[in-house]
Amino acid sequence: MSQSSPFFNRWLSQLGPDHIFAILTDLVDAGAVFAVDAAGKVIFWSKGAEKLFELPAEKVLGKLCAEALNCDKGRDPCGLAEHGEIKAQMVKLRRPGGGTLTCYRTARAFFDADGQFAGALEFLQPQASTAPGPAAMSNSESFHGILSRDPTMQEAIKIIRNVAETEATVLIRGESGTGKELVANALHLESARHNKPFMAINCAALTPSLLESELFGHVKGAFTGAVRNHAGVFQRAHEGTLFLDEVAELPLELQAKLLRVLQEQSFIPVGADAAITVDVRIIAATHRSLREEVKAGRFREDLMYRLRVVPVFLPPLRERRQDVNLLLWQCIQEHNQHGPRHVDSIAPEAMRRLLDYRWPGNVRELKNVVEYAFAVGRGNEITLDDLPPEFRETSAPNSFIAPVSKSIRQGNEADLIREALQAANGHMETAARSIGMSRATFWRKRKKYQID
Ligand SMILES: Nc1ncnc2c1ncn2[C@@H]1O[C@H](COP(=O)(O)OP(=O)(O)OP(=O)(O)O)[C@@H](O)[C@H]1O
Repeated sequence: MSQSSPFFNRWLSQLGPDHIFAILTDLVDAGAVFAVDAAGKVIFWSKGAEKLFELPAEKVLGKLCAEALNCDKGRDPCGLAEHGEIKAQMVKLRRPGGGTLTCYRTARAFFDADGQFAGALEFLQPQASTAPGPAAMSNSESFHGILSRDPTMQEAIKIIRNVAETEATVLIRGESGTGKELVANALHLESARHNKPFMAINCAALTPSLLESELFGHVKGAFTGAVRNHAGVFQRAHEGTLFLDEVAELPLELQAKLLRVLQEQSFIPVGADAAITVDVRIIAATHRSLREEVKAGRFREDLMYRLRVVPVFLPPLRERRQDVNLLLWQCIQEHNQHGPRHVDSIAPEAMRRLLDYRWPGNVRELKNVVEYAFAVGRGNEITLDDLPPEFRETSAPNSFIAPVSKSIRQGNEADLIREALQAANGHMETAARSIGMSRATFWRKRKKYQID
């Protein structure tokens, strides 16, 4: 919600909202701002729009938006009335003087008291300015390589910055590929231990005996094959940071040993008879809820409290769609810099699929998809054909967030919203996403059908 002082309304009425609106849109010089009425006819056309489209207002005002803008594939209906909100959608527009213009489209629809489409405000930004160079992104939006515009991620980054200076144990929770290791590394780099070792170990990747030996080390002759002394990650991370990934998978007997290190800063390597003292900061991560693991008897409660002194949550990529665009362009720029192919646009249909995808493998999967597109495709545009098969199949209900069907009748739609809310335990954002609606549309429809 925007903030304003109590004088804002008085100021607005003195100067006139139309005057303020025109000034405001002129300030967004690099992009086009325009408004359409309930019939889709253009009723406002900013100076930026005149410049960008090389079209004076008198040639556009009163015309249907799709006709005035010469949208590709005749985007009709453009989906705005249905979704209520469109964020950073890539569109190609044909300029009247020739040539195409790739823009990012951000739009918000308005609805009357009966829920009928009452017009919309749109902002079109030329592609070049939305796909900033790596330097621009690293300054403003990257924190030790973590890129995000999402408020929950920003909150996580804020916590990391604040706790980095302390010795507090941090527990990062997030699905696979959401950047848990990246965040752990950022914490280490921000801490006073930054010039000491950062060691990482995945507790789910090894058998219990190998894991014990990797964590705590072993002495020569401790078991068959132990031909020499081996220092574990705890010893190698001395004075630095140890990242324990998938800590919920740690076998119970090793949980006891870990607890001892956390309490006493010492442990006994496998087969040894003397304890080694270390100074290690622990950062742990899990994709599971440790509370649930404790309830199920698989995880020690005392260890959970030791580990989750500062909990940090990383949301999955499907819940931070604005990051998809940001991360895609970051990856594309990396490939542009290091390979022979140069990509400067993503075809609208490909972009739509990328934004609609559920990303079960999160950022790791997104990086792989860009790598695939660079390897398979040709030319300077990523098209639908350059994406892996799961993006090209239309019948992949589990991979895509279902778009709202136009044929949903009023009664069914109310049921759909009710069920989605129930399944999401009343969480609006999750419920809206699960049926492919924006939060605004979901809220409006919920009000319309009077669903509590
Ligand atoms: N916000 C982000 N910005 C840039 N790159 C990211 C971001 N999040 C993740 N990545 C990249 O995605 C890949 C996976 O990240 P990472 O290994 O940190 O995830 P993870 O949650 O630890 O996964 P897992 O639990 O499977 O080990 C890495 O290449 C990482 O650099």
